[in-house]
Amino acid sequence: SIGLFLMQAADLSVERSKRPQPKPDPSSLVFGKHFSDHMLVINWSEAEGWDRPQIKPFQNLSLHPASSALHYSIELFEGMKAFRGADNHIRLFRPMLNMERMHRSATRSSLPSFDKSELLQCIKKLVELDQDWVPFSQSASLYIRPTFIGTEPSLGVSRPSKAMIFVIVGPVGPYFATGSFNPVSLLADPAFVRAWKGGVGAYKMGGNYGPTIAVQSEAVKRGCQQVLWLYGPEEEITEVGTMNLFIYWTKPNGEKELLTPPLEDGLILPGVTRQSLLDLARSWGEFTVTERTLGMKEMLSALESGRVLEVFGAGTACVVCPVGSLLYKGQTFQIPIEKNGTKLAERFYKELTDIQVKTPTRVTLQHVRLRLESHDLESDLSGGT
Ligand SMILES: Cc1ncc(COP(=O)(O)O)c(C=O)c1O
Repeated sequence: SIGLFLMQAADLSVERSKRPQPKPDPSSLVFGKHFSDHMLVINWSEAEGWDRPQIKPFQNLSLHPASSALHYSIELFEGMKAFRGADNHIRLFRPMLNMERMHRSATRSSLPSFDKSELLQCIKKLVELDQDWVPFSQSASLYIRPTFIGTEPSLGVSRPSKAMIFVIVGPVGPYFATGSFNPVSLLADPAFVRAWKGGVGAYKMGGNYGPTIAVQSEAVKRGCQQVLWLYGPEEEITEVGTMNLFIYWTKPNGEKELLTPPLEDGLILPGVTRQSLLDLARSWGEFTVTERTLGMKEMLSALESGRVLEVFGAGTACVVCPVGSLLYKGQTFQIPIEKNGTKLAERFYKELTDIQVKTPTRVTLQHVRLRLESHDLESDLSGGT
């Protein structure tokens, strides 16, 4: 691709906002409603390659009405957070995993390739510029929403010759405002399908999310909080809303096991939190850790024989979120939280949030690895690495 420009963070231009906005009260944050003063925009065209990255005042986009993002859903996004640590350093948690997932989504969306570490450098500059928007709190954080859209100005269903990456950021509060874990109830109805083999469930495309909202409303109508997506004739358990699912149970042979659905089938989003919990649990070596398919039948029989200890979701928004019950074919199945508590979920929550915001006192090898994969803004930016 001689003559095409590559994405380079060193070319970044910054236009500062003349009207910085007041920051919202950290105790009244509503997810996704607050945005910082600036945004990152990087345009691409087939003819020229990547334009210079620009940080500019937060503003509306101007798009050709035929833009392929608007017609054919050529759109993908990421979700990650910047945390202000107890030491007042700002850190991103394992952000290269998000860049890698974004790159895979781009390939599947027929959007152009980009340099993952250059994009991350640009995102870090944006967070650095808007660093006062990272809440001065160890429970709130700055949510980062990288977005990639096709801006092809024609209606042909074809690979876009123009595209745009933009990144907006804004403060978000803790998922559990009360500080205690509130278990959620899930609707498990095989009539609804989120993704299928050969489809795009493993990619973070907007088109995977819009169609789930009506199903979510149906779950609420039936007295549940979220949807547990099932797949195929075996009613395989896949994932929940925007969380991967974990089951901690005793196997029929008496062994304790942490189980989560596998990535191979391409049905679920490969969560950064999912990977981090698997990494932590494997480093502890206290119980079997398994990635495999689990059908509803096996799940219900384990529930009925009292072998299920805990069920929880895992994702950037909540870290971990205990599941209290499943509504399946008109019958409610309780997860025995009363009896077992949410011990493993709480332990994961503490370990992960400690890595994100605390200066660790007890440092394990796994701790060091996850921490190294986190990016400390000050050392990264002023150190010039
Ligand atoms: C469908 C889906 N599954 C799982 C997750 C959890 O992924 P992560 O841990 O990277 O936030 C998300 C959230 O991003 C999601 O949208």
